[in-house]
Amino acid sequence: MFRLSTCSRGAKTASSLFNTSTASTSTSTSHIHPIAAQIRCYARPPKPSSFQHQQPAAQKTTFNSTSSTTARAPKASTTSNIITFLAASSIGIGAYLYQWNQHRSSSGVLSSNPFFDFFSSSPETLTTEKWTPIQLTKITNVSEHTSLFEFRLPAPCTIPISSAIYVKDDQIQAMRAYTPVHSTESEQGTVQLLIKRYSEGQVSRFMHDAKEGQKIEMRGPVLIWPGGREDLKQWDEIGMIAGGTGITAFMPIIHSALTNSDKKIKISLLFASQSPEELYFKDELDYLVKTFPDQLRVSYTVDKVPATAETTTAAAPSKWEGHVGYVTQGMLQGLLPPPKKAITQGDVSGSQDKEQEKAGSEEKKSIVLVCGPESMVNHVAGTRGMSGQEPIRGVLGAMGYQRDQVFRFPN
Ligand SMILES: Cc1cc2nc3c(=O)[nH]c(=O)nc-3n(C[C@H](O)[C@H](O)[C@H](O)COP(=O)(O)OP(=O)(O)OC[C@H]3O[C@@H](n4cnc5c(N)ncnc54)[C@H](O)[C@@H]3O)c2cc1C
Repeated sequence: MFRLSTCSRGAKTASSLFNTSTASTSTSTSHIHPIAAQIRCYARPPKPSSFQHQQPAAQKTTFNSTSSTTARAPKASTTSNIITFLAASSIGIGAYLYQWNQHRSSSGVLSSNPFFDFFSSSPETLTTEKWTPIQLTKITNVSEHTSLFEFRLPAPCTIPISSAIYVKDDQIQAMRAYTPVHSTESEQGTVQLLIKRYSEGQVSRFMHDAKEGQKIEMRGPVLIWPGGREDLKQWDEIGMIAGGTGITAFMPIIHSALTNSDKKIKISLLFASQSPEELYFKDELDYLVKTFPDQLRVSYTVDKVPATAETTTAAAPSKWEGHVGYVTQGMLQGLLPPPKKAITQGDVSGSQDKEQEKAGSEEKKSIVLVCGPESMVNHVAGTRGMSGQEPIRGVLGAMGYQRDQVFRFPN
């Protein structure tokens, strides 16, 4: 299992985290902020023996009450009392301000006072081990309900493809996973999350109410499709069915596959969304199709085309030419890598052409990835269940795809 303690090394697998949506409130005790460590150190009383060692022989004093010559403790001077008092007060005030500032940061209020920033300027970065407040720097509206949220990482780090980052609404202790957009294996100083707002949604509403400059508690990255990371080039063909914001999981895979210098991996994508406006990254996908015509094929479907989109919209500047309606076999046939069933249990009469096709196809290693809202994934491939191992049903099941040829992303 690929594991990670900080984001620069990799990602934890998501299995243990996907089964719950309520954030743990506990924080790691292994991490002690330098200020806290200092306080703990000062609070510890010095050992008598070491204290004695530090005294010059002439002024040596012991606190051993059994000694007849040094039965009295030395009288502290007024000056040293004042110094001790001032030192203790400073430490106490410092500890209080640090705690207070931590509370301000975690509740999303950004400090504008450099004094407080000093206390919060820890070098921590995104990690799976604990929640870290990450600064939200930019919000860009992408559609009526969806925005792109950009965060500045405290330190540059690498976010593997096919990974997710958890975001926590600190007020209600609820967390949700989001897939970073355009994550590549190279180090980055920012993370972008494309988040759709649901009117009853807890965390998506929290994010859409957030303001630029605010700090948001984040944790991750966790790996969601292990097959996509270091060994992406094990695949000859990758078929994809994305629903709405599910496209975020595929963009990094598409980029990595197309720029893989070792092998020309073929990608086919059916992107389903409610409206042309919600076909995120459509311009970029269309550009990539033109740039890599031998490798990438993309097809679109929308639930319905609004009357205005029959002429022009920002997302569909010309008349809509894609599919309309939920995903069907017709939309997928000829686009995705074929199911194994069609190859191994195919026509027994077996013409020479079919045999050749069979042999050629068997050599190719392919996978079909499905990512989107739960209802869409269920319709396309059947419920993934807690284990993600439920048999393939839905449209892909009817076409003959088996479990080892389909991966349903958690949603
Ligand atoms: C690995 C992974 C990656 C994800 N990546 C993204 C991403 O990049 N962008 C993104 O926007 N979301 C993504 N999600 C979904 C996200 O985690 C949340 O489920 C989503 O934001 C809704 O959370 P919420 O707290 O707002 O709604 P909740 O409070 O959990 O749900 C409240 C209501 O909102 C509605 N609702 C919630 N989710 C959906 C949905 N997906 N489709 C339709 N209705 C819904 C339902 O009516 C539900 O009853 C991802 C999920 C996973 C597991």
